Formats: sequence, structure tokens, C-alpha cells
Amino acid sequence: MIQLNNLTKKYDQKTVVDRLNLTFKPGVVTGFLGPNGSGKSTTMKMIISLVHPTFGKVTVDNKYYHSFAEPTQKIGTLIDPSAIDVNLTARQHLSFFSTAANIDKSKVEDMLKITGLEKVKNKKIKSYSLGMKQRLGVATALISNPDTIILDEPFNGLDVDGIKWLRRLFKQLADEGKTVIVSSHLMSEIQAVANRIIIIAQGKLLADMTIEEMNQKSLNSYVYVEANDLVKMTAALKTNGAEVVQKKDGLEVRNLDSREIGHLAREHDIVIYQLKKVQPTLEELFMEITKGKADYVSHKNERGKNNEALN
Ligand SMILES: Nc1ncnc2c1ncn2[C@@H]1O[C@H](COP(=O)(O)OP(=O)(O)OP(=O)(O)O)[C@@H](O)[C@H]1O
Repeated sequence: MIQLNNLTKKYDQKTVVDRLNLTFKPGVVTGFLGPNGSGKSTTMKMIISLVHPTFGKVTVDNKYYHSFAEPTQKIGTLIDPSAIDVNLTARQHLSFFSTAANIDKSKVEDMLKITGLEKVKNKKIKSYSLGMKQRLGVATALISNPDTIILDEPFNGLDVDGIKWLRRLFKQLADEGKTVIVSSHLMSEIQAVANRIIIIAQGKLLADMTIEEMNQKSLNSYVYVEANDLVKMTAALKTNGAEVVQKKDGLEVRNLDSREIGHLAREHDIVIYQLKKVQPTLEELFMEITKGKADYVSHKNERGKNNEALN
């Protein structure tokens, strides 16, 4: 189990990770989300002792990561792909890694097969596409069969097949009882694989919830209604405490559920054409939660093009 207690990092005067208290448990895929520069990578690096906390602490099974005899057998990571020597082949890289980490060499061929790199295993890494490099990063993270896998932006550069493969892999790892922590900007991917979502911004924890809790959040969920008389329907809904937003062909209704709306329509002789519950996507929820809390935001100029600008 990984435990963060008041974990804090400051660079110069800037607090980039701010008193995080979190526990990561086995058997769960956690999506670790936040806008650019929100402190995700720094937090991940502190877990594996690559960055030293300014105060607070992070422990792995009640010990510091660096105090394990074979730390890579405890946590496998894909955090800094640039750390790989691109003049090596995938096979050489995994062989050197397994020697350094005291892992049985036979695992190298297994990992090359599992990650789909067998055909290119003897080619230099510098000739690989981004997706192939990501696959090698995943191979490096998994080769020691660690209890915990931490991956920073693992979906980057992967094709559809690669993304599907990674989704299956995460589920399989969690089913095996492993702790999986994944950061990504691809919200739909996180929504598809994660059981738990953590959102940080400016180093602070903003949300920590299961996917079920996210789906139940009333924040953005509503019932979409189309009916033969929207004016009458709106009046009936409002009298019964609903919040109603008029859309082109229907109504967005909050504070009443589909059943209540159905009964109301019947009482008022209204014919319903469509009644559907609309759940917020993770992306919508993320935008809502992090609104005004990103260091880097895009503004539209008059031509509708995005300009990167500092807050
Ligand atoms: N070694 C460093 N020295 C100074 N500032 C740093 C250092 N590493 C990170 N930072 C700053 O800390 C903040 C958090 O960076 P971090 O890389 O953890 O964010 P992130 O959430 O992973 O971002 P992204 O989604 O863009 O990868 C940023 O403002 C970054 O500039």
C-alpha cells in the first residue's frame, strides 16, 4: 500500500505539490488527473524517491521506496521515457535493466512478446515510433512483476490497438491484485479503465472518488426531455422544484428524476417523446472541477485559434 502524508514539494518559492494525503490500495486502477503543471509527475517521482519531498512523506508498505533492497521489484514505473538510452535495442535495454534489477533474464523475451515488440527487438530504440517507445516503457515497468505499476501518460502515441491492449492490461493487473496508478490527459481512456479518479490542480487535491461516485454526482447529470408541449412541461417541472434549461428541441432538467418527470407529464396530459438520463463525462467533470485552477490555459483569439497563455 502506498501512503502519502502531507506530501509537499516546493521549487524555489512555488509549492507544486501541496499537502497531499492519499492512499493507493491493491486491486484498483487509479486515474491521476490534473491540468498541465499541476504536480502529477512530481508526486509520482516522490513516490519512487526520484524527487525528495520538502515536507511530509510517502511510504510503500510502511517503508521508504529507496530503502527496499530491490525497489523496482516493488514498483514498476513509466515516468521518464527520455531516461532510456536510444542507442540500445529493446532487447539490450531490457537485458541491462533485468541485470541491474536482479531479475531473471528469461523475462526479457516474455516481455517483448507481451508488449508486441518481438519483431523490432533487435532494432535500435532511436528508430522506434513514440508508440513503440511507450510499449518498451510499459515492458520496463512490468518486467519485475511488481506489486505496483505507476505510468505517466502511457497512452501517448499508442494506436487504437495499443490503447485497447493497455486497457485490457490495466484491468488484468488490477484483477491480479496489483496497484495501478495512471496519469493521462485522455479522459475517455481513464474513464474506460479506472476504478478511482484523483484530480489535483496547483498541487492540491480537488477530487478523490470512485467511478460509481462520479457517475452519481449530480453536479452535471440531468434528464433530457422532449415532449409535445414544452411550455406546459416547463411550468409543471418548475412548480415541482425542477431546474429547467430550454434546449433546441427539448429540456435539460435537474432536481427531478425520470420517474418523477414521467408521472408529472401524465398528470398534465403531456406526451413524452424522449426521456433520457445524461451522465457527465469525466472530461466535463474535470473541466468543472478544475475551472480557474490551471496554471496554463488556452484562450481563443478572434480567429478562433488557441493561444497558450499564462494565468
Ligand atoms: N526540477 C524542477 N525545478 C523547478 N520546477 C519544477 C521542476 N519539476 C517540475 N517543476 C514545476 O512543478 C510544477 C509541476 O510540474 P509537474 O511536471 O509535476 O506537473 P504535471 O502535472 O505532471 O504536468 P503535465 O501534465 O504538464 O505533465 C510545474 O510548474 C513545473 O514547472
